[in-house]
Amino acid sequence: MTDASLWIIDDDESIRWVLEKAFANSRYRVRTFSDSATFFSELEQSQPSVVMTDIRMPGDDGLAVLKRLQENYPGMPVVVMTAHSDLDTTVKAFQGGAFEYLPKPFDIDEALTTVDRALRHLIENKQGSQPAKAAKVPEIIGEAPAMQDVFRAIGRLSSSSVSVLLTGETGTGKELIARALHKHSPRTERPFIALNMAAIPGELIESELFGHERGAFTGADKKRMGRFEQANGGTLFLDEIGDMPLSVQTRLLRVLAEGQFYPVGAHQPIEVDVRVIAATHRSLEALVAKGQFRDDLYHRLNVIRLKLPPLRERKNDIPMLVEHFLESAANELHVTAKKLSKEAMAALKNYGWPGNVRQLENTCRWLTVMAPGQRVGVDDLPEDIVAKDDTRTESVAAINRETLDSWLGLLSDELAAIPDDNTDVLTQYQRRLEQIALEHALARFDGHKQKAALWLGWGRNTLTRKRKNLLK
Ligand SMILES: Nc1ncnc2c1ncn2[C@@H]1O[C@H](COP(=O)(O)OP(=O)(O)OP(=O)(O)O)[C@@H](O)[C@H]1O
Repeated sequence: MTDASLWIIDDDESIRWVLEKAFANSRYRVRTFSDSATFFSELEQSQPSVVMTDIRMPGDDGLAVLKRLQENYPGMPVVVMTAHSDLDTTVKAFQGGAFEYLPKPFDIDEALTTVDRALRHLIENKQGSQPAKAAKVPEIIGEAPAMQDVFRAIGRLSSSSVSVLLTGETGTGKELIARALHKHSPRTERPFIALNMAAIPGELIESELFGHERGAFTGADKKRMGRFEQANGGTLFLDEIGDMPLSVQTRLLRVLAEGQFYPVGAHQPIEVDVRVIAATHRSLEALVAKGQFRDDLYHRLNVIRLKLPPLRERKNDIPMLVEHFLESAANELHVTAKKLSKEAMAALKNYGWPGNVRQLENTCRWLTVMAPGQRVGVDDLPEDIVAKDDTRTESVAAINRETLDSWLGLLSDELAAIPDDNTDVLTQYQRRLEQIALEHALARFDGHKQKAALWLGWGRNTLTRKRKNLLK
């Protein structure tokens, strides 16, 4: 979609300025308005794809804008921005039909992804009225073995409706894979609905998922259909499932078991047939151990588990991804795609990509707009990517340290959750550690036991014995 437009209403000039800058190298044509009156008069001439509005403004406030848009342009997604503490306004904004609520101060990436989601939602809704065949999953790139495993799994699962749990760091493509699973499933003609638990205030998740009756709680002045019902016959993608409040987990479990639920305040159950695909970047096992995630729900969701590797573990995919993203950014902007010099490509491969594929995609957009020539050299790359030569190794080391720290952090969280009366902690962990190391070593050396034993620091007999004990 090359002609997406975003209109922003905010009386605060600095916010308008920041947002204009933030969206400058995105796919959106941005217009800003300091009040709703000018916005509405322009709206008679042409309509934007997505609207972002502040709540507190002189004249018509954001909620009034929302109401008027809902009445006159019901499909237009509206992102409402307001101060975080204002729960009341949040509830009202959602009930008024806001697509999303962006608590101020928000970071720019959050604003970008929210507007992207709003646009996607718009496209999906449009597709809802046409045959859903048009649902487009962008090309998924990945030659790394771990990605090939994921592709194979999509193929294998294509005739089934089992639950899938996608794990992986932020930006590794979990939503993309969820869409692909849906597209290649018998449900492809039915809706795909995505919901991010981390993006919705906890109090609103229940009504968002299950809907509510009119008058179900203060402020519920309209009946509202939940995402479960919207996804009926299709797929519901629950992103950041680890952030789902326990009370909602209980309800979700019941829907999965019984295939029906009661909207908030309703007396009649609604029957649904929904495939759930969940995603998380946190360790659900650790959350279960800490009592923050229901064990039974975990097992229900964890039927098939697909792990998306971080980009730094599949560096050889970087050139293909770069070419793909430079190409699509160029198409969006109607310019010729740029090419990277060998050195620039090497620098990109050398970088740790904490934001994974999403960060690489944004970098390619940035380069398309900002790099002066057709051929992008090392000097044209954003500064944080090209650490100067002497610090580059340091930055890679820092990333490894970060991964190790976060791994040790998770381990220590997990340990903290083990009750005092346990007497066998080390044995259990040692066993698991050895299991993982052994599986890894055998895979690494294609099952060659001598090499695996040497690498692990075990004798061959020890390896054979451990293999018998640990891997059966
Ligand atoms: N293998 C891939 N090939 C092409 N594009 C990809 C690939 N993986 C991710 N992307 C792109 O990167 C961006 C981020 O992917 P996505 O939103 O699916 O990540 P995510 O893991 O769901 O992130 P988060 O955990 O932050 O929600 C998207 O624009 C997606 O299209």
